[in-house]
Amino acid sequence: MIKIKNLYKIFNQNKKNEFIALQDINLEIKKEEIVLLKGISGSGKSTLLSIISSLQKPTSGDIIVDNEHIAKLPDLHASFFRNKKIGYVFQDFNLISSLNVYQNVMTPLIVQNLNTKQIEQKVLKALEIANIVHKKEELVSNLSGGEKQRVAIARALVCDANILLFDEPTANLDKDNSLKFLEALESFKALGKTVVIATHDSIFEQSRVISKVINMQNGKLI
Ligand SMILES: Nc1ncnc2c1ncn2[C@@H]1O[C@H](COP(=O)(O)OP(=O)(O)OP(=O)(O)O)[C@@H](O)[C@H]1O
Repeated sequence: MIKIKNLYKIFNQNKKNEFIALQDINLEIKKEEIVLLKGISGSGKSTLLSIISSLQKPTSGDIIVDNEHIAKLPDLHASFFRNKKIGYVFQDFNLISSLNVYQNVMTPLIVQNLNTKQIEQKVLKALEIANIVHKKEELVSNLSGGEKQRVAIARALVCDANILLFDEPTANLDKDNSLKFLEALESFKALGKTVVIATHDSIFEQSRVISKVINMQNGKLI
């Protein structure tokens, strides 16, 4: 469960260029819900996702993920929390193009104390779920946009995180690959994942698995 209470994010606070990106956000996302976070560009969706993932800290307010208060976690604890709980798929996928698919997917496992066999089992399982196992030895730079997204999904799944966050997952995809992403959502549902998708793509209206739509405007929920 993700609980957000009176959350604010103010950039450049008390400076001339102060900007309130998130304002008094109160929100609850239950376990296994698949939630759309909608709003035009600049409404604060990415900022909210990055705070949920503990990549950024809020200016004030509380955020509780599975009973853990993460707003003020020191950086090292925040990265352990992220590794264990959160799978984050960035809009531009953030893959390392000089590495192959397998190597990219195994990167989150490096900090875990696992042997080669355990790593292989986890990577292959994630590649299979994301439907990209057939490209495991290919360099990421040779993949199509849809394939890169599937690698990013596999990397998000490899630590078995229960919460998956997607930032504009269809922004770099054509129609066919966007529809394939809707199918992938059904498999996340079957796996019991909690999913938050920041988007302004109307294609998600076709999905049967969305349990809630949250609308944002100018940093506020509407
Ligand atoms: N580090 C920062 N410093 C100052 N302002 C920032 C910073 N990061 C984000 N902002 C501002 O906060 C607002 C919200 O940005 P955010 O990226 O969360 O929007 P978004 O809804 O995800 O937009 P998009 O759909 O274009 O990704 C924007 O006006 C942005 O310029």
